[in-house]
Formats: sequence, C-alpha cells, structure tokens
Amino acid sequence: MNRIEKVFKTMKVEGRKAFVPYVMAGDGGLASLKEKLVFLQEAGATAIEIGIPFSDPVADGPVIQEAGIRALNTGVTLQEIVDCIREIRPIIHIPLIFMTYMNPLLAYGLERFSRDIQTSGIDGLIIPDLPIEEEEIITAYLDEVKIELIRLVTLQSPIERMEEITKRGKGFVYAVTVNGITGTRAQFATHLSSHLKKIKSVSPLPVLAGFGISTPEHVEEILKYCDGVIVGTKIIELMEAGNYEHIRALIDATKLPIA
Ligand SMILES: O=P(O)(O)OC[C@@H](O)[C@@H](O)c1c[nH]c2ccccc12
Repeated sequence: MNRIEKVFKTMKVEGRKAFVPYVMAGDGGLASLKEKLVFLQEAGATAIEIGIPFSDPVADGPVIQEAGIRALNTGVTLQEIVDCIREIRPIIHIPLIFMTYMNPLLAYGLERFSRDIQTSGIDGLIIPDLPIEEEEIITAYLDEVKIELIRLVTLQSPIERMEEITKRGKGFVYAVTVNGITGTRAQFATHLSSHLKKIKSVSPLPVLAGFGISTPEHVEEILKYCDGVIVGTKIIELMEAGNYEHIRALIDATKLPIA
C-alpha cells in the first residue's frame, strides 16, 4: 500500500482532517528544501506537495510564478530535485507529492521519470495540465511503480465527470475551489459548500480542497465539507516572511472540532 493510501486510511479511522502545504523546489536554493520539509512535517502536515519549477506555469498566480522564477534562476534541474528527495526521504515519513506540468516530464522521459521518482521516495504526482482523457500516456508507468496520480475536479466539472475522475486511483481527489489560477482569495463562491458535498457524495476517495485558502477561518469552514485542504500561495508567502507561527496556526486549524 502506498504511503498516501495508508495515511488517509488512518486519518479516516481517527476522524482527522488533512493539511497539505505546497513548496517550490529550488526556491531559496535546493538546499533549503530539506529544512522546509522537516519544518512542515514537524508542524503537522499530512503530506507535502513539492512544485517542480517550470517556465510556463499556466495555472499559477503571481506568487507561485515568482517562486518558480527564483528556483529556475538558481539553475536547478529536475534530476537534482529527484536526487535531493532521495537524500531527504529517510527523515521524512509523510507522503511527498510532486506537482508539475507535463512539459518537464516529457523532456525527462515519462518512463525514466516514473522509475526515478519511485526510487527517490515520491508517493504521488499532480499534473494540472494532464486531463484524464490523456493520462494513459503516463499512468501505465506510474501504475508499475505504485505512484498515485492525483486528479483534479474543477468548479465546472459536471457530476458525470466527477464520477469518472473519482473512480480512478487510490490517493485523493483535488477539488479546485475557484475558477482560475492559484493565489489567496478573500472569499469563495457561495456554492462551494454544495459543490464539495456533491464531490464527496460520488467520490470513493478522500476529497481535498485547494486554491485560495489562506486563513484558519477558511480552513475551518472548508473542512466542514471535505477531508482536507491544500495551501500553496499562503505557505510560500509566510515562509518568505519567516512567519512560521502563522503556518502552525493554519495547520492547527485542521485539528479543531468540526462544527
Ligand atoms: O496557491 P493556492 O491558491 O493555495 O492553491 C494551492 C496550489 O498552490 C497548489 O496546489 C498548486 C501549485 N501549483 C499548482 C498548479 C495547478 C494546481 C494546483 C497547484
């Protein structure tokens, strides 16, 4: 059983909700990735999304775009990131999930990439520009090495598509909470709660919501309707500012009793 499956089975039994932060590999230098992962694990993250920097991150807002540019400016390569995960993996016991666009994977080679990330200790993969209609280009390789492809459901996904997406895989479903790109939001669509309930009603997998989440209040509210939250932009901003206490407050909000 993959680490992601194990963790979410345990969380379901214990009635706990997930907090998955996102960091950009190479931002601040690849050497800083280890301390970020160690801090987030110690602060209580359920799993960690690790972004692979890319020159055309179409789904990313300015904060993550700039983190990617900072990383690319260090000259970091995907090979170096994979090797860095292999070195760090012995001290990180929570699931690690690569978040990457397709282009860097095609350049690396899909079979070689699938094999290398498995031996390095990666558990899951999110590829926002790979629709389920085209996923077999890589799922054949991922299935061989038991890497979970995490699929996304958008606000526009009709119930049939939600059913099609959520019946695949054994990790979790990524429910995108806004129309558009990543980045903190002051508020969410009024129909978000009913949308998340609808996904939960059809999904055999845990449902984690992401995009725009930036306050403990957001976390508490959204966790009423799903199994966890994913936070990227706010984590990057808080790490940049050295505001680790606020990161802890966001993670601690997942431990509050759900009203
Ligand atoms: O940054 P936000 O608004 O908190 O959203 C999470 C998001 O950053 C992370 O999951 C992510 C980073 N890059 C992406 C590209 C597509 C989908 C998701 C992502």
